[in-house]
Amino acid sequence: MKIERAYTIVTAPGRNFVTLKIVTDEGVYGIGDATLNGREQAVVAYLEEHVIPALIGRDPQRIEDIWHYLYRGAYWRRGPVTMTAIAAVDMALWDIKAKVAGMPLYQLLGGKSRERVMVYGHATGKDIESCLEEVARHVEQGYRAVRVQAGVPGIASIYGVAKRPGERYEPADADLPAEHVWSTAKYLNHVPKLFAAVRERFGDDLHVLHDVHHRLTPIEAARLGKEVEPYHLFWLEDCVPAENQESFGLIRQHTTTPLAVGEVFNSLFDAKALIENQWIDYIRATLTHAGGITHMRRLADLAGLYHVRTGFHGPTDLSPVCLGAAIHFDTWVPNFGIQEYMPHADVTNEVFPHDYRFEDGHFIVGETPGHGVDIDEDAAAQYPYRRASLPVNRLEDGTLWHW
Ligand SMILES: O=C(O)C(=O)C[C@H](O)[C@H](O)CO
Ligand SMILES: [Mg+2]
Repeated sequence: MKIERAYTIVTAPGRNFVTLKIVTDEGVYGIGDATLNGREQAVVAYLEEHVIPALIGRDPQRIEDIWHYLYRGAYWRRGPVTMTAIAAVDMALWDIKAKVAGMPLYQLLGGKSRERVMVYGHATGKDIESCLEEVARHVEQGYRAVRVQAGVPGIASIYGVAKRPGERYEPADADLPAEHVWSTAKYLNHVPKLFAAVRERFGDDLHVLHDVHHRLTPIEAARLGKEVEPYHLFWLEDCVPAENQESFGLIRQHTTTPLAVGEVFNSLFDAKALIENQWIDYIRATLTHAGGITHMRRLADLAGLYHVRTGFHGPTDLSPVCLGAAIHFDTWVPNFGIQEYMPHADVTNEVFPHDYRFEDGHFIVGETPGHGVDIDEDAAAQYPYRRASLPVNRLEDGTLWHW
């Protein structure tokens, strides 16, 4: 079997997505997600110019060899653009291998470790009261775990909070980056009140999560972790930027609130010290940005040795192709923690038909050979790409801050 053709499909049903399709001389094809939010065309250029020409004629069954060819062969290892391109190839090749084997992907990985995959949904509101209403709506829909993000008095626009009630939150909402204003003091004073209200209304059983989105310093994160300890969060996510992995060592000394990090990671080496020192509890890297199934399998195995569980990133800016492959991975991986789930728009789901289904707060994996997600190329062609950028943050005095 040989790779005969490969090409990228850029489409914007609701938002931008990049898909790689690899076609073999035997007619079997596989698809992989190559979406890097706000930098989509960089990955397209990388694939078209440097990866696709080198794939033609290769045996698609040699996934491991192709992974190392692309990783070592680039010389410039790692980085989000390179690793997203490699991930798309890897996901498409696993799709092909599973189709050839006539098996759903999870079977090829080693079979089911669980019957269903627990997810967390997103509840957002401009204030505590409207946020609690959204939590209630999720509970009614069967969610066992909910991420809770509310507006903060005195901060006009904040990460994770939709513009209008019930609306989908989309941060990449402008041609060029929108500028937001951030106040750590106002945020830190408000968040413990939010979780006190959540526990007061919903009791102890609901799993609650929170995403700080990289905004604090280690000692501020330590304070927040301590102050929310009575509310038993499932996790506190991305409480500091993680380029400096040792920051988590400091936070860890101060709080028993579980810590999650990794959605911007693209390599096992971004997380190595975090895992080996047991500074974190959940690793959030995901297939599309961290080298695909081949690399994430290594990362998950390393994490398992240190009691760290998976909590894959699953925002709407990863396509249903990534989500579908992630559900197979989650169904298999022994040290599974939870899967993030932001439902895609109906138009997105029409372009990407899939066999996974959401039921009672969980995903149920499909049984179609492969990863179970396809792309309708005619439908995709109706939604042309439009540049969309993520925002930037400034402190109240104008200093550029982390978004
Ligand atoms: O889903 C999350 O936890 C996020 O933090 C979402 C990110 O802001 C988003 O993927 C950026 O593109
Ligand atoms: Mg996040």
